[in-house]
Order: sequence, then C-alpha cells, then structure tokens
Amino acid sequence: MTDDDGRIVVTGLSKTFGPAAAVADLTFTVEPGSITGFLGPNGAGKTTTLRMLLGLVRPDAGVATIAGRRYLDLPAPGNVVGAVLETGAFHPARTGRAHLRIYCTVNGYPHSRADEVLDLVGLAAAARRPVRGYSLGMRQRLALATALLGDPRVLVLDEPANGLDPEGIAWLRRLLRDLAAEGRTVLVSSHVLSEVQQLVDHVVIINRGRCVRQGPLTALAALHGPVVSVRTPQPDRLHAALTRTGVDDSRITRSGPDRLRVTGVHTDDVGQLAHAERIPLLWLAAEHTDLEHVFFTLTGNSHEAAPAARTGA
Ligand SMILES: Nc1ncnc2c1ncn2[C@@H]1O[C@H](COP(=O)(O)OP(=O)(O)OP(=O)(O)O)[C@@H](O)[C@H]1O
Repeated sequence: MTDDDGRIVVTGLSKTFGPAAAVADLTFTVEPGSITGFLGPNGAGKTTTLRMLLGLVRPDAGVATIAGRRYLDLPAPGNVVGAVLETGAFHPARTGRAHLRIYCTVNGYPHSRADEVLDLVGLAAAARRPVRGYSLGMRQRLALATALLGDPRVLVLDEPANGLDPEGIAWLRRLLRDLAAEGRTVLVSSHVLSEVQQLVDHVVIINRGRCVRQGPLTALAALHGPVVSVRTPQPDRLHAALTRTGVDDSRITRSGPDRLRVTGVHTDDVGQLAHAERIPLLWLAAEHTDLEHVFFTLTGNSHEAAPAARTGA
C-alpha cells in the first residue's frame, strides 16, 4: 500500500440545486494514515460532497478522486472505498449477520467475512438478532461493518458518532485509530466539532459549500490563541486598561458580573497590567482552547457559540 493509493482529492467541486449552491468550488485533500474530520454546520454541503465523491450525485463542475480515480471509474470500488452515508437502510426482520452475508454474496466475499467484521465492530453477540431490535448505536456499528466488508483502503463515514454513547465514541476512536495506523484513509463528517474532536487529527471545515479551513486539528487550536479568564471587582477598569494596551474590544467579553474573558493574551500580561493599574484581581486563569468556539467563528454561526461563553466558570 503506497500513500497515493488512498488519497482523496477534491478539486473545484460545485453543485447547485435550484437557485442555491450546495457546494461551491470546493477543494481539499485527505491523506492516508490519518483520521480527517469533514466539518460544517447543518446544510453546509457535507452530504452533497460525500455523495459526489461516491458517484451518487453528478457534480456541475470539478472532480473528486479516490486513489487517483473517480469513484465510478474504480475497477473494484468495494475493495477501495467503504462508505456509510445513512444507517436506516436495513431490512428490520433480517439479522445483522444475514444482512452482511447478503452483501458478501453480492460482492463475492466469503461468508466468513461477515463474522470477521461483526467481531471487529463488537456486534458478534447480537449477530443473530433481527435488526429491528438494534439501537441507533448498534445500527451505526452494523453500517460500519458493512463498509468494512471489502477491507477497503479508504473509509468515508457520514456522522458516524451520531447515536453512540461516550463508551461507543471511545470504541469508535480506537477502531478508527487502528484502521488509520494501518495506512488507511478515514474521512468522518460531523456538524458538531466536539463530537469528533477526540476522534480526528485533521480537519476540513466547510461553510456554505466552501472550504474555510483545512489542516491539523492542533493548528486549529493555535488559531484561537490563549484565552484568559479573570475575576475582578473592577471589570470596567480592567476592560479599559486592556483596550488601551491594544487588545481589540472584540477579544474581551463580560462573562459574569465581575468576570472577563479575554482571547489572544496570556495570564502574565493580564496580571502585570492589573498590577500596574492597581486593579485588584480575585482570580486569574488560563482556559483550555475552546475548539467549538473556533469552529463557530470560522463558520459564522456565532449564535450557537453558547458553550464558549460558559467556559469562564
Ligand atoms: N437533492 C437536493 N435537492 C435540493 N436541495 C438539496 C438537495 N440535497 C441537498 N440540498 C441542499 O443543499 C444544501 C447542502 O445540503 P447537505 O445535505 O449537503 O448539507 P450537510 O452539510 O450535509 O448538512 P447536514 O449536516 O444537515 O446533513 C442544503 O441547503 C440542502 O437543502
């Protein structure tokens, strides 16, 4: 397996439905050996992009390739790409095992492969139960098992964390990490960064059909800079002192009656400034970078940024 084998390359992809562009001149690359989060708010164009990548929707312009070819031009797509776009398409009366065996028959895989992937996704104990009794999380696992049948180099998963409890997410993280460590390409979409933050090491963030950021998750954290939370009986004076030293007003928020939250400065700077101005401080702390806040800033959905305002506590 060489690195080129599993690269996803999206170049200038566009799709318009009626008057509105769902995807507009979208360009990004997903590298093998890592887990990439494909992120954007609801309606950003994630599913449309994945459907174009998988040959289910014809782009108006641009091209998406997997391992150097368009999906429809891949000679044995099931061995190259495993995809989960929706998890509702199971026959309710069929057992998980029967569902997978049908896929084995259709694709020419041995039936033993069904049991292997059931083991892999932790569904062996439920293999002989009808799917109608499966929880949403179990359906997610079965969908993932279906995608893994052909031992694909590339995995494309639409909202895989949806329906999983924290234990399920931890399990998914281990599984995807193992698959990526084997050199596979893993692309997972989500509209909630916090849901996949522990899962991914790279991100492609889209908004209104366009790429607004791509790169390592750690770079996203650096984009935000440090965040300081400070309590003082004189928040207005401290606010004014900060702006006098050049801190932009937009970086200072009042997060409580005696509390300010300041981005882009360090605790040392705030402490020294308060001392110089003789402003008493009751408390001063560096906050963990709130990636969700960065995400909302990038995608312009600041009205949803309530969790960020909460973090001063
Ligand atoms: N078949 C279609 N016909 C008309 N409009 C569509 C169609 N598919 C998607 N759209 C529109 O394109 C835009 C992008 O939708 P898409 O489902 O790709 O976004 P998304 O990022 O996957 O959102 P979500 O997280 O809600 O699934 C939306 O405005 C949607 O209403």
